[in-house]
Amino acid sequence: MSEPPLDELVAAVAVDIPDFPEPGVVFRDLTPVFADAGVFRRVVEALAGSVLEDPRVGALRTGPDDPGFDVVVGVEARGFLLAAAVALVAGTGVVPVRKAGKLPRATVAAEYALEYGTAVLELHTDSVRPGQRVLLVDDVLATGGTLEAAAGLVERLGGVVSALSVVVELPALGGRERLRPHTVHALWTT
Ligand SMILES: O=P(O)(O)OC[C@H]1O[C@H](OP(=O)(O)OP(=O)(O)O)[C@H](O)[C@@H]1O
Ligand SMILES: Nc1ncnc2[nH]cnc12
Repeated sequence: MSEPPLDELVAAVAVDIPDFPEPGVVFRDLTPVFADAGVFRRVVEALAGSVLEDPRVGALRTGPDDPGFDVVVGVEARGFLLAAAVALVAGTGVVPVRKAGKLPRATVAAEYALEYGTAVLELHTDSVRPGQRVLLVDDVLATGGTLEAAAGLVERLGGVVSALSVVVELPALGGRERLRPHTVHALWTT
């Protein structure tokens, strides 16, 4: 029997929490998706694989065994759960973008706003080399403030953003438009 489409699987396992972390926000809780071995495996493989269909990434590939990115960058905290697994599947290393004050060496930093607040993200200055191709991974794309800030940090270091991969996109919040010209790959749009 064939397996159900991945977006249906994720939608069935994810949980919506109204008014978290503040009134008016419907929080898409993906922790049950990560906890389910079969769904998590398919999610990780899809995050790594979806970019292979992307013509912009295709133009960056040097051959059939090249995924079109040299490193996966994940955003603290939920992005870490996915980025390390995607990097393992793709055969690359993984680099963390962290919230302020967590990285011990020299960093570049960016303040940003997300659906529910503001924060500062940091990236070690030597963690992305000029010309290095980066796949950015996170769980949720809402306003796009987080991924816009993370992509900006990568580019300040001379990195090339190959694409952005997320599990869930909330299109009403306009993140995809905000992130242009970068390409966003979302496994589930709701
Ligand atoms: O598109 P945006 O409006 O920027 O929102 C998306 C971001 O919000 C969440 O992170 P959060 O800052 O809540 O951190 P966490 O992963 O530590 O829970 C989520 O994991 C994304 O990184
Ligand atoms: N609605 C939402 N659910 C989960 N994570 C989010 N990050 C920003 N908005 C979110």
